[in-house]
Amino acid sequence: MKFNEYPDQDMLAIEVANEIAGDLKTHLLNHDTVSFAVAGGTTPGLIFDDLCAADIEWDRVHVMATDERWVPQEHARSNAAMIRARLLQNRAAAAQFLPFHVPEREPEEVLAELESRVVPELPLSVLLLGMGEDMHTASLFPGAEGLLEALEPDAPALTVMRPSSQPEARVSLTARVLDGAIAKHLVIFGDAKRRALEQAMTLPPETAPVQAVLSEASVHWAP
Ligand SMILES: O=C1O[C@H](COP(=O)(O)O)[C@@H](O)[C@H](O)[C@H]1O
Repeated sequence: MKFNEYPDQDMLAIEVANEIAGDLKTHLLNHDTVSFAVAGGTTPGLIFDDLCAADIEWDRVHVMATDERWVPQEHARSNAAMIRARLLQNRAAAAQFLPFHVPEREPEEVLAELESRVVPELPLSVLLLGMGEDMHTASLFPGAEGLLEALEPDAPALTVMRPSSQPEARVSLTARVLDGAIAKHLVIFGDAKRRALEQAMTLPPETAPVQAVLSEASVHWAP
């Protein structure tokens, strides 16, 4: 794991957007398409604002969320809504997006269908992860039912999580899919998350799920 520290969030966003644009372009030199999995939540928005203007062949980029909250795409908590509003803009509007939420269905009912769309995109070419102060990443939450299975090396690519701390069900890429990404970035803001990450490195993945996906990752931190 390589730790990169920036003076502020804007500087971090510029640098990480540049790095990711480089990762995507490099992959496209030798492949027809590139798979790009991105965190939801609040952290990646600033990076997306810069990245969406990058001069990349976006029509060859396949974007998916690392995880989705099981709410309609027009809902304020939808990760897809944030990704559409902040990343799939400008030049990046040409990218292909794989949404996870299916209206009026339970996640378990459509999991196999969703997974069949994710598997051809593996291994992920580029991954941008976030992390909560509780050391969850994607929707791999400490203590959630099904977490241990989602951390297994032979787990399916996608899983349903129903963390008791969260107001909705989730679908999430599993640890082996996240950890298997070719280029991997974790972005965290603020002292509390920095401390949480330091603590995570001393804990088992079932307590600190982020720990399971950080091999050879670049971690980017700003206050
Ligand atoms: O619920 C989620 O949380 C994490 C962290 O979110 P943030 O708002 O603290 O950046 C996020 O990475 C994940 O995709 C999201 O579903």
